[in-house]
Amino acid sequence: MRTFNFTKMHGLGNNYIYVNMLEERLNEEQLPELARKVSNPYTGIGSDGMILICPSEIAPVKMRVFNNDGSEAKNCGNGLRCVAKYSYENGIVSDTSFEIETLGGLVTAEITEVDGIVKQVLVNMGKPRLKPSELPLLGFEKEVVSEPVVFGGSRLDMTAVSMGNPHAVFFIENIQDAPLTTLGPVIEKDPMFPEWVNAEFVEMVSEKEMHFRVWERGSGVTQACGTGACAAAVAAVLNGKAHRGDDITVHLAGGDLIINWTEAGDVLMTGPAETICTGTFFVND
Ligand SMILES: N[C@@H](CCC[C@H](N)C(=O)O)C(=O)O
Repeated sequence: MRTFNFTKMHGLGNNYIYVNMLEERLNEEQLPELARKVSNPYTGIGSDGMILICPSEIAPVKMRVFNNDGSEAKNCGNGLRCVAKYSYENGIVSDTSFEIETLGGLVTAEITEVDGIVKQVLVNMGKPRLKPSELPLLGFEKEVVSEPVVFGGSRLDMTAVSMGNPHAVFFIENIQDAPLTTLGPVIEKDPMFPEWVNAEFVEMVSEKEMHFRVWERGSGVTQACGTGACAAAVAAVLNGKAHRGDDITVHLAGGDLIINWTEAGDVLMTGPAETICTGTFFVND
């Protein structure tokens, strides 16, 4: 029987099975199925998906992300903080600041450690991409900021942001009313998003604070989404609800992230990363 070693980690409750591809060999064609298998809470380990920590030719390490439905995503904010923690604590990197390659581009991570244990990670996520073609999003030519769109019979004002992966952000009055499980899956697979989309609902508390809930593409409701929190902060600035250069506290179901869309144009994300357990997975074919 085939086996491989894994580490389960989470960023604010957004949990993935991490596999060190510098030590393990997994068959490329079987990755989507493996992601579904490990994620299954009854017959697998249980997770929001699977993340591979891979060798890179352009950075010390590369991250590949699979959602729990087996689809591959180009970026994952909570995953990046966990990959940074794993890489530092397992000697893949020795500097406290280093680059990570993603399918959505290169990012820089800066870790804060205490006695060799990484507590916080600041990731420079790069510049948000706002052209509809960059999500991709059909039917719009220019950037989409508070455009009225009908989903499942409900009219919502949508702001579209790519952080390497696609996000549709909606501002609502009360986060308790976020139509996560009703409209989330409808928005996710609307034909205007040929590669589907992550849907985020946001209640502004002040210009520097927001509540946030997410329906993730390929995984459904999760406790947190780092790229989604970045997209929400960018959307708040684009809608005149927050300011460039300010730290914005994003309250997610699993805890807080600090996001700053700097004057220079990059989006900075700061938050924790935690290890849950390690183990050996038995692949039952
Ligand atoms: N949880 C992630 C995002 C994971 C990928 C996403 N579901 C997608 O398909 O784009 C995060 O923390 O950013």
